[in-house]
Amino acid sequence: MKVTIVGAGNVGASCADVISYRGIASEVVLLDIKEGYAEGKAMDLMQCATNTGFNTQIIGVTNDYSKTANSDVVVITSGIPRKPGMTREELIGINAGIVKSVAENILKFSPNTIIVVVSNPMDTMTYLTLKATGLPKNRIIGMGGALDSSRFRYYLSKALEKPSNDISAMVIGGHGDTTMIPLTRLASYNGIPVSEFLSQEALDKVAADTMVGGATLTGLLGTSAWYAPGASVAYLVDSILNNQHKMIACSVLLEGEYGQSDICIGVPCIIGRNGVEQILNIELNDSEKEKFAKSVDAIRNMNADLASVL
Ligand SMILES: NC(=O)C1=CN([C@@H]2O[C@H](COP(=O)(O)OP(=O)(O)OC[C@H]3O[C@@H](n4cnc5c(N)ncnc54)[C@H](O)[C@@H]3O)[C@@H](O)[C@H]2O)C=CC1
Ligand SMILES: O=C([O-])CC(=O)C(=O)O
Repeated sequence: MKVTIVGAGNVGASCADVISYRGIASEVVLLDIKEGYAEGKAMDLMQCATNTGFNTQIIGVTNDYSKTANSDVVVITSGIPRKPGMTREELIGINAGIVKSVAENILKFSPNTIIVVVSNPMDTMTYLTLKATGLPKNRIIGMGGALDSSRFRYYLSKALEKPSNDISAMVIGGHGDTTMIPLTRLASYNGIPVSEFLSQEALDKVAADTMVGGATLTGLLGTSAWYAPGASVAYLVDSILNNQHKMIACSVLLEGEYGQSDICIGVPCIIGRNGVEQILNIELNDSEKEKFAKSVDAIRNMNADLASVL
């Protein structure tokens, strides 16, 4: 199985690291526009092989899309990250042009691929990729919910003082500081609702911390995070390539689900070898519905800014 990652920066390289270490794909191509950069990252990663014991072949190329031919999955991590104090939405001006040209180049060599969009603002970049390529909706998947849900579980684990792997929880909605919807009502500690153990005040704090999880890390690191984002992309790619049918919150095109159409936003999906195999149209309560509608409005406003690139 072959995976191409366009953008060999922090997130792209971290994703290649997890994919190879866990043997998710036999071949990984890292492509970057910066001369020699992807080659260097690939060489550094390949020199881990004997000590961590993986067999994946990783190669790096500078803007040579012919080397990406026949990729089963292509991950788009090219573009600029935010700096402290910025929102993801502020990246649209630069990233929209990059994502559109990358998606077009990918398809010249991998017409049957599944595209995982990571670059921010991710929901709008996913919508752009869908519109620019005209690919069927099952083959364009925005990654945000896997990461946001893992942060949600992390903050719940801290509040509960229990391991995050014992916690089940999901974030839907947009991948933005104000558009995420941590589904606190449905979160559980080994099947027991977390509200049995945490006060409403504690749960509200967990939700608030989750929503600004990316901004918190950006403030600490000076640029946005990469380890958990890279691992989250690898988790999604694993479910695609190995047909795992995992339920993962992904940004996908809605056509009537949740009462919405013509928008890509995070909802629970079944992810397998065909990409998005099913969208789970779960029943939200009134408060969640209201948050979802606000999230949709914010993303629609952002999508309207794509007029100049589409
Ligand atoms: N959806 C999500 O959950 C997450 C999204 N992100 C987003 O992912 C993107 C990448 O973040 P980082 O890896 O931290 O940034 P980075 O700056 O470390 O890496 C980006 C790479 O893209 C390359 N690049 C730029 N234009 C290109 C082009 N036209 N073709 C090929 N490569 C190109 C750059 O040379 C650079 O190496 C950002 O937009 C960031 O906001 C980051 C974390 C999580
Ligand atoms: O915070 C950012 O800008 C990067 C990102 O999407 C995340 O880490 O969730």
